[in-house]
Amino acid sequence: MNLLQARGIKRTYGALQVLKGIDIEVNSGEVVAIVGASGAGKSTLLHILGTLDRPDEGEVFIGNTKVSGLGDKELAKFRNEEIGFIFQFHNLLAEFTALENACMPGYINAGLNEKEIKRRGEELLGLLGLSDRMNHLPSQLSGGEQQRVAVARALLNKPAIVLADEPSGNLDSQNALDLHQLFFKLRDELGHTFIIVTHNEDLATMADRRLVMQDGRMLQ
Ligand SMILES: Nc1ncnc2c1ncn2[C@@H]1O[C@H](COP(=O)(O)OP(=O)(O)OP(=O)(O)O)[C@@H](O)[C@H]1O
Repeated sequence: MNLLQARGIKRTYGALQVLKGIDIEVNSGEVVAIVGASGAGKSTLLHILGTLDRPDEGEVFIGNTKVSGLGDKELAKFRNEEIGFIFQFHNLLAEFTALENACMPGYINAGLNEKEIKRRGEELLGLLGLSDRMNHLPSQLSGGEQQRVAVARALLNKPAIVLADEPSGNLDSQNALDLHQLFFKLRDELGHTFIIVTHNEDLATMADRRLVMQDGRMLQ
């Protein structure tokens, strides 16, 4: 089933045309990797797909929603509930525990009560191998553990799609491999859909599809 569809995406910064007409379709349950040289426009595209930025031209559909048709308030709600983000730097809040960090998106989701939020947070952290780290602060966790908390946070609202920008860019090779395997486990066990921008060729090779961007265009 077609979950995300973007057509004719163009984005210019000043005189620089960063995206020159991108088309992309992602099916539900797919893990898609986007690779390409630095400056090719990968992060810019991911931000547009994630509704963090608007294209100059083109349309993005997620599920049945045309995201350009949403106003700012509706868009913020849609983004919180339907899109999970994982970045290179996890941005966990230092004064909150792993569980509290993982639960954070739940507290701005009107459809969830406190008990359900906590239940989901504990379940996800358990699935990610962090059962015995739930009450630790980020500073008491390893880099790989911190990134897994960020993954739990991204999944808390059961988003339709998870977008990751260099998720393992800050991890050593073993932690990177563990994280990559987790993405596939989350797809297999929970049915999640991922679009992952990466320079890691091992991850790109493991993905269902490896899309290559070059100079603002998708090569295949
Ligand atoms: N907000 C902005 N204002 C001006 N230029 C920008 C902005 N964001 C990105 N760019 C430029 O757009 C181009 C593409 O950037 P982008 O971050 O999308 O590339 P990338 O393929 O993700 O690169 P990398 O692999 O290094 O992260 C670069 O030349 C960058 O300098």
